[in-house]
Amino acid sequence: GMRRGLVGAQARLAGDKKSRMRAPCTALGAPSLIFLHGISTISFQTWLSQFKQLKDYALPNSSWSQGMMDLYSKFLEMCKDGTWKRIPSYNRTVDHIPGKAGSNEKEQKKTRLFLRSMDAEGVGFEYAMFFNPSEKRMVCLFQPGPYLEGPPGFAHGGSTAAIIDSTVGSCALVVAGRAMTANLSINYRSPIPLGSVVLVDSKVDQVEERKVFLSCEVRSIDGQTLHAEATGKDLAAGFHR
Ligand SMILES: CCCCCCCC/C=C\CCCCCCCC(=O)SCCNC(=O)CCNC(=O)[C@H](O)C(C)(C)COP(=O)(O)OP(=O)(O)OC[C@H]1O[C@@H](n2cnc3c(N)ncnc32)[C@H](O)[C@@H]1OP(=O)(O)O
Repeated sequence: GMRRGLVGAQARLAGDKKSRMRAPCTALGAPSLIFLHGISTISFQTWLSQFKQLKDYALPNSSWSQGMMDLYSKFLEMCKDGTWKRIPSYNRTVDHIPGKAGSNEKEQKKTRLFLRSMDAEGVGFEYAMFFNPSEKRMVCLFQPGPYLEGPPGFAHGGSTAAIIDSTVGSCALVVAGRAMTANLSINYRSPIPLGSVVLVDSKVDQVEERKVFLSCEVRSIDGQTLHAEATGKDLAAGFHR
C-alpha cells in the first residue's frame, strides 16, 4: 500500500539520492510509474505533496447509485482482457497529460478541470470513462447530481454539453494525442433526470489529417431512451501548450 511504498521511497532517498525513484501505486489508483530525475534538488515534502494531489476521482464513492455501481463493475470486468481501459480522472487538467502529471507550477495549482469543480461527492458531475482502443470509442458513465439542475428535476443542457464535450474530447485526445474541440452540435431528445445514470457513448468516425470527426449518443442504461445525440469535430495539434 501507499504507506509501505513511501517508507521504501524514503529509504531509497536517504541511501541513493541520485537514483531514479519509482513512485508507489496507491489504492487510489494514481499512475503506477512516476520517474523523478535529480531527486536531490527537490524536497521530499514537495514530492509528497505533488503525489498526494493525484487523487483519482473516477472511482466509486458513497454517492454512486446501485445502477452506477453495476455499470462500473460491468466495464471493469470488460477491462480484464484488455478490450476496454479505465481512464483515471484527476481534478486538474494537466495531470491527464503525460509528462505534465504532478507538475507543481503555481498558476496550474489554482486551476481545476471544470467537471471537478464541486468538492462534495454526488452533487455535481459523477462520472467514469472507459476507452476501447480497437473501436476508438470512449464511454462515460454519468450520474448528474442535484447542483446540475436546469429544468426542475432535470440536468441543465450545459451540463449535458460539458459531459459530451469531455467524453468526445478525451476520445479525440487519446486517439490523436492532442486535441481541441472546434465544433460540437447537440440534439437534446429527452431530459435527463437528476440522480439517474446515463451512458455517454462516443467514437471517432473519421480522421482527415488534423481533423478528428466524432459522434456521440447519450442513452439510459437500458438503452431505451435516447437523451441526446451529438456530432463534433476536434482539431488535433490545435492544443497550444
Ligand atoms: C494524450 C493522451 C491523454 C489521455 C487523457 C485522457 C483523459 C483526458 C481527460 C480529461 C482531459 C480533459 C478533456 C476535456 C476536453 C474539453 C474539450 C474542450 O473544452 S476544448 C475547449 C473549447 N474549444 C476551444 O476553445 C477551441 C477554440 N478554437 C480554437 O482554438 C481554434 O479555432 C482551433 C484550434 C480549434 C482551430 O484553429 P487552427 O488555427 O488550429 O485551425 P484552422 O486553420 O482555423 O482550421 C483548420 C481546419 O479546420 C476547420 N475548422 C476550424 N474550426 C472549425 C469549426 N469550428 N468547425 C468546422 N471546421 C472547422 C477549418 O475550416 C480548416 O479546414 P481546412 O483545412 O480549410 O479544410
